[in-house]
This record gives sequence, C-alpha cells and structure tokens, in this order.
Amino acid sequence: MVKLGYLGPVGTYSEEAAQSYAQWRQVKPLTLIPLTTIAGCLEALAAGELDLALVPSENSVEGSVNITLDSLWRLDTLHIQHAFIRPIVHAFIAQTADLAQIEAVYSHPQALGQCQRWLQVHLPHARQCPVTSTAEGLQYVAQSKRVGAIASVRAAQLHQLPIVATEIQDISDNCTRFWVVSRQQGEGWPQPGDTHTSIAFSLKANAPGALLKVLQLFSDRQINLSRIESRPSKRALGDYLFFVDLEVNGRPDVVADCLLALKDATDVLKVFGSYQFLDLGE
Ligand SMILES: O=C(O)C(=O)Cc1ccccc1
Repeated sequence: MVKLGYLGPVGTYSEEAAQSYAQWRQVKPLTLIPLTTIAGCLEALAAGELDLALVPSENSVEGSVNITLDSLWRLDTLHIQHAFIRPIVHAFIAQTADLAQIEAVYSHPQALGQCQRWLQVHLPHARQCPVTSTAEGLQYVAQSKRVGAIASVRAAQLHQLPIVATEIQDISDNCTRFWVVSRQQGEGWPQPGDTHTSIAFSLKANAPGALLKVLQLFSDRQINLSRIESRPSKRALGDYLFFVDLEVNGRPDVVADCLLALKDATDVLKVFGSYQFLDLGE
C-alpha cells in the first residue's frame, strides 16, 4: 500500500483533498495517514516513513503557505508530483448561536486569515486562537460553550457539532492549491505532459541587476511565470530566496535548457519538480 501523509486529524481541508486525490488514483489505493503538522508530513516523507505527502501550497486570499515552501527548500530531497486546486468554504461552529457569548475562536491561521472581515463584524471581541489545523479547533468547541471554531461543514458533521453560520470566508471564490509530493525521482525537469515546473534559487550577489539577469533567462526563452515570490533566506536580514513557478506550455526542452542556464546564473538552484494540474472534479 502507498502511504500518503496529510495534515490531520480527520476533518481538515487537507484530509478532504487527500480523499479526492485517493479517489482519482482509483486503481492504486492509498493509505491515508494523519499527521499533526505540515512540516511533519514533509519530514516524514524525507525520512522514508511515507511514500507521498499532500500539503497546501497557496491560498487565493492568504497567499503562500510559508511552511510548505520553507520545508521544501530545507529538506532538499523532495519532488512535487501533482498539483490541484480545491474550493475552501468555511463555517462557524459553536455550541451556541448567541455570538455575544463567544470569547474565543480557534482555527488554522490560514482559515482565520480568510475570515477576517466576518470575524470583525460578528465577533469583534473574541480572541483569535491559531491552532495546528481547522479540525483541531473543533476539540475546544466540544469542551466549552464559550468558544467557536472555523472549519468545514464536513468537519462539523464528523464531530457532530452545530453549524452556526456557513460561507463565512471573506471572498466567496476562496480556493487552495495543494501539492502531492514524493521523494526525489530524477532531476525534476519537465517531461512531455507536465504543465508547470517549480523552482527556488538564491542569487550570487546582492547587487543591482542581480535578479534582473536571472529573470532575463525566462524572458529570452518566452517562458511565462505563474508565480514569483521572495522569502527570507534565514541567513541574514535582507537576504532572500526566490520561489518561481514556470509554465512549460508544451516546450519541456526549452524549460530544461533554461534550468541549465539557471544553474550557472544562480548561487543555489533547487528544482522542486515538474507536474500537471489535476482536475479532481467536485
Ligand atoms: O487546517 C486545515 O484544515 C488544513 O488542511 C490547512 C488549511 C487551512 C485553511 C485552508 C486550507 C488548508
């Protein structure tokens, strides 16, 4: 059996995504293994305790899931196999519908961030308490009538807790991109059929035009970027890593040639993998 780790417990958005992915694989069954952190999923994969990990990588409202990007850079031995996008619809779950009684709201930081306006209007005085996953927040709801949680309708049903409000996310079209990651296989360069290549690099020098020289390599080859993002390198304040997604656009050889040129033009280059976006349906 192929073991796939995800951010648990049962009832998280990651579990929902893992179930959809498992259905898509059909003939290659998966054992789904809940873990307590996103970094823990990727570490267990790198250590050989899992065959695959499913992790959120970016949300349409809150942006990148930093721990996913940082872990991929740090662990160095992992490759993205697939990407897919899931709609994220949040509910407010509590034992009372009288919001004046709610003193604290528990959820994953991404979910709290995606519901800021609703919280401001409906629970301006409640403490916002970040926890490791949306489903973990439900444990506190079960224990106290004075706390609420933001999680999915499915999670509320699984834990048999009352739904006070639904569709509370600030932007109705809220969605998250997930990556399915494996241990490194080959170099991660694009094969025919792959639509995206994700990379990260550091620059050789902190000097005028250093980033421009690297970006010129994409421009010279007419390679479109679907994301570019800088993250602190953690070496020194003001020192950055750049995370870039390239569109392969049916030209894997051109992207491979660009990766060769990037090896020379950057200080450290990491190829996180080349993959397709899956359509998992609703
Ligand atoms: O906490 C969860 O349920 C997760 O899977 C992480 C998450 C949180 C909010 C949106 C998407 C994924």
